[in-house]
Amino acid sequence: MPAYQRILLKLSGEALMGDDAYGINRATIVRMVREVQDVTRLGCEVAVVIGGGNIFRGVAGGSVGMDRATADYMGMLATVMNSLALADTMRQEGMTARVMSAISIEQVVEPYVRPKALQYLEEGKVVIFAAGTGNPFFTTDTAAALRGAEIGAQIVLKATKVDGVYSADPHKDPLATRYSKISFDEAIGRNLQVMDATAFALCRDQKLPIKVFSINKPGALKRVVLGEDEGTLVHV
Ligand SMILES: Nc1ncnc2c1ncn2[C@@H]1O[C@H](COP(=O)(O)OP(=O)(O)O)[C@@H](O)[C@H]1O
Ligand SMILES: O=c1ccn([C@@H]2O[C@H](COP(=O)(O)OP(=O)(O)O)[C@@H](O)[C@H]2O)c(=O)[nH]1
Repeated sequence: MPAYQRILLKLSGEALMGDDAYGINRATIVRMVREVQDVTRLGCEVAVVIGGGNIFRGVAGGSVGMDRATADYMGMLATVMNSLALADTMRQEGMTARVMSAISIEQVVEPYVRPKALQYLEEGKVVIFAAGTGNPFFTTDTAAALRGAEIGAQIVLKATKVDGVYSADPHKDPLATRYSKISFDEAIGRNLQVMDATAFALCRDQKLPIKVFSINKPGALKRVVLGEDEGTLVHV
């Protein structure tokens, strides 16, 4: 029995690179999709927000000195590409996914319409929210918090490069220790950078818990959905 009936899964764009320098690594995206399929088989409704760092990193050199908002729109378009790749990989694996974009590019993907997204979820389809929030100066983590609240997800699952929230950035501080759970107030107060403060604040206000766990650990997503001890819970 899944511990959650409906989840919002935030997938790191950068994780899609696998060991490549940028772009989408085939084996990595297939592995991620199969992990999502495992939780849909438990009867859990899944909505996904994916980042764009893997593609944006490849063009970031060209964005130096660029207007911030313009660079952010490029980042949002990168998330659209990742969303299309993810949906197509899901199709190949026998799942049904729908991509909905926060910016209008109708010939490519349908626009985000909340009731339609809810309908897809009820039908057991995976909904992939593309283009973040549709606004510059935001992140896909904030898009995950926003869409998670909108669709009434019971939890936001942040699948990322680290296996939880640490007392400091574990990539920089070898002495950092991992929390098994931490309150929003503490995470924000300690300025922990694993998620941006806007995303934390939105989830705190909506009383929407977040679980941070490793995208690279096989079976971790399923363990999280089954309510097992995995990653870090950020709670009210
Ligand atoms: N206190 C912390 N606990 C865990 N990770 C942290 C912390 N502070 C900074 N980080 C960094 O945050 C990264 C995850 O956030 P982010 O770069 O937004 O990833 P994503 O690509 O999943 O959106 C981790 O790889 C880690 O290096
Ligand atoms: O609502 C949003 C979501 C994303 N972005 C842009 O899209 C990029 C890619 O998203 P993100 O960095 O969150 O992806 P990830 O770190 O997961 O790869 C961001 O850097 C922003 O430039 C944005 O402007 N508004």
